[in-house]
Amino acid sequence: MAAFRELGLAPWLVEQARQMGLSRPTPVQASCIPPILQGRDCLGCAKTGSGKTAAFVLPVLQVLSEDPYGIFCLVLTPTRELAYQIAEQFRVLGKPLGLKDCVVVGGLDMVAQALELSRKPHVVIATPGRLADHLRSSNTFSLKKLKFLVLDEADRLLEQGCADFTADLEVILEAVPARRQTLLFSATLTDTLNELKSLAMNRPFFWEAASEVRTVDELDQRYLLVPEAVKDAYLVHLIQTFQDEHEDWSIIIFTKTCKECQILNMMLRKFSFPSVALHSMMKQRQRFAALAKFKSSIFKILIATDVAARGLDIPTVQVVINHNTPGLPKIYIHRVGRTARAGRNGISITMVTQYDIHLVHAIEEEIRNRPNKCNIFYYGNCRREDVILCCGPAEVTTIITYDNKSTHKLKLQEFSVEEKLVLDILNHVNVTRRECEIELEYMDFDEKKEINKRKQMILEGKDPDLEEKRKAELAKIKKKNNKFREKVQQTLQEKKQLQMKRKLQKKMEKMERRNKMHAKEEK
Ligand SMILES: Nc1ncnc2c1ncn2[C@@H]1O[C@H](COP(=O)(O)OP(=O)(O)OP(=O)(O)O)[C@@H](O)[C@H]1O
Repeated sequence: MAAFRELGLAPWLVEQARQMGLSRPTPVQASCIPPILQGRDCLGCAKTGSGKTAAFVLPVLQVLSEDPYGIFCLVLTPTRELAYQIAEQFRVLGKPLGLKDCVVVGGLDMVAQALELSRKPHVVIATPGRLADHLRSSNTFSLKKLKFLVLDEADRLLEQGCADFTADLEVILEAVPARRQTLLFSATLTDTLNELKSLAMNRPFFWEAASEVRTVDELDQRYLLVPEAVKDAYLVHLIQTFQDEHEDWSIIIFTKTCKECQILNMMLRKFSFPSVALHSMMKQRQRFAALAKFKSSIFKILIATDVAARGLDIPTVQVVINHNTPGLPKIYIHRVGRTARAGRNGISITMVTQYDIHLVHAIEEEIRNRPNKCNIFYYGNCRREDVILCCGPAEVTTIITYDNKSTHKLKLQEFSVEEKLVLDILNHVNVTRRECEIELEYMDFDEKKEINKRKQMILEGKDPDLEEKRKAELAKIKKKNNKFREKVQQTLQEKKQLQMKRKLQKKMEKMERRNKMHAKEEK
């Protein structure tokens, strides 16, 4: 692998990288930095924790140092916490330049942000919604001289989902010059390649380090088959075991909803676990405070929704627990990617109930990489044993390095626990959870959520009642489509499910038998 110096980076930047502990470039950095320095657009797809941030921060700083002005670079990212994390990398690596950066995210004072933007910072790091708000409401800053537009977690930014950025992106793309360099990065770019290509038109360079799997080899991926009703007892048992065995380990637990996140946090605290919650129903200052406490290991357990699934880089995280099986394999890839970063080891445990078995199969299917094979040739400074695949339409140079040494297991392995120990705490956990649910009802959590939603809509100039109607209609269509899809999927998965269900049944019978024996013994 070439050294940073050989990639065309200036000595001051190489030294700055070295001081940050980046002594040799990772493959995504070695492959993407030279074409970016040549002035090309770049689409970089590499596994979680492989150093994609520095792959764009370093060349942007190098070009900025040659002709510094503001606003020179705009970085868009889907979450507020990630925006601050990227800003920090720019700040540290760009220190010798006296780099001025500005973070523009929702939930914080808009006036202060407008003032900062008017002072022409070199780099703006923003979430699309808040930046679009600024562009719509003020003319005190301009993005017209922008040299670099970076979309980190680019596929998420273009995705249409519950947080849909497309309208805001349209506003932003109108405000940036057509003559610019566009850099797009993510661990899961390939599915949205066509949409992304329309953003990057300047001799785009697409790089994907494909191996047999989309997750890192250092990650031990497990699943835990649990009946829905006893899920929390398993969770408490798992955490207790990890804490007893590894005092210094940090754990992230992903949940499906904000409410579940809140309840689990309350519950774990009642069991005296050092946990904090992170979800979008919290005030921004609370969110930052929670993350800071977790990062500094004051609290060893972070319970979060998917707001923390992408990009967050916390080296101490050894364990990721999926309290629910993610509905989308892509989300699974990002969630479990919060551990086993930069060559470290980590373990992920996904809780699978009787209703989620088909999702596990979908995940296993998705984490297998299927490079689009065309012609094969050897390229530049790659080792002979690496096979390089070149494919895609003529205007895009697509280079995929295929790591043929990977011996990764493609299937998730079962995680075994001592069920008797789970049984011992089952009642206590369930009662505690119920207590927390009642406490939360008194806190009007659902009502607050509804009010917040309506407030947000009014701020966005939408009529909440009309929106509700539209959503209901959309949900109806979605339900119909889903039903059809489910039917097809069900037929395909029936055989596999039957096997798993038998296993589950045996497990439950075993638990029941033990339960009875337990009761007898107690008598
Ligand atoms: N060349 C390098 N040598 C050693 N460590 C590195 C190098 N480049 C980056 N790192 C470290 O690797 C970690 C992960 O980097 P980064 O957050 O950029 O990953 P990523 O690819 O963006 O992951 P994700 O897809 O989860 O966002 C960081 O702690 C970073 O400091």
